[in-house]
Amino acid sequence: MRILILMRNFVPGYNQVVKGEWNVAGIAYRAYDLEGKTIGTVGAGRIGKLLLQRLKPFGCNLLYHDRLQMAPELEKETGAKFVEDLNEMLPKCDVIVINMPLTEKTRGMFNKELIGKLKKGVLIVNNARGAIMERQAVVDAVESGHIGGYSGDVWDPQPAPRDHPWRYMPNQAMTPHTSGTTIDAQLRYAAGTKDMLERYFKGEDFPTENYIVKDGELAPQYR
Ligand SMILES: NC(=O)C1=CN([C@@H]2O[C@H](COP(=O)(O)OP(=O)(O)OC[C@H]3O[C@@H](n4cnc5c(N)ncnc54)[C@H](O)[C@@H]3O)[C@@H](O)[C@H]2O)C=CC1
Repeated sequence: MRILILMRNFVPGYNQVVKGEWNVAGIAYRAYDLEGKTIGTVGAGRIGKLLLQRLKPFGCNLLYHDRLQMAPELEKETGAKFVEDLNEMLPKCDVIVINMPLTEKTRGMFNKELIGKLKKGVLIVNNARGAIMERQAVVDAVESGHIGGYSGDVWDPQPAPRDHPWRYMPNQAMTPHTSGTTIDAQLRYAAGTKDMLERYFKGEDFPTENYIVKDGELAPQYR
């Protein structure tokens, strides 16, 4: 949704309608097709893999970077190519989607220097964690046009104060951490919590991916 909203310049079009305006050229001059664009996901765990599967029918060039390569069947199904070196992948992308956790390694990863190496006009989607981005570096790059659009759900800190600069920067499509909170998702996490409590009282282990800390150690995906 966020990729499409940025690529098609949806938000200003919506705002025109609400304000009683009608100016097609004012939207079209920065609206593009998704087809044929290079999209890279940083992190291809549960969400990253689903994203690649959903993007397949749009006819994009799909890249992914993770600490681990996906199963060959999934690479074949999605057509996504693994890029081991993040610095090699990022400058090729028209759209970058961040799907990795906030860890000591990823905190502030998208700083001024790294953003400076991205394609001019790159679109960035970040539903993962706000602190993966350097706040002011994002503002400066969006204001200069180096980042063509930024859509995220997550902030640093949260709740974002009224004067958080991401509220006021141009070409943003931000939301207040709502991505994981649909009614359907709430039913899923209620069921998951019940399942984990039942396992706990029976003395059973949880599914591996549900651990954040086990025996005092951070789960591998958070290291
Ligand atoms: N906005 C929202 O409501 C939600 C946000 N999230 C965020 O999305 C993130 C991803 O979620 P899932 O896909 O479920 O997590 P996941 O744990 O299934 O996948 C994370 C992937 O990131 C990779 N990774 C970890 N450190 C990395 C690094 N330094 N460089 C490259 N890859 C790295 C891991 O190897 C793993 O494949 C979560 O950590 C969470 O922060 C998740 C759900 C809802």
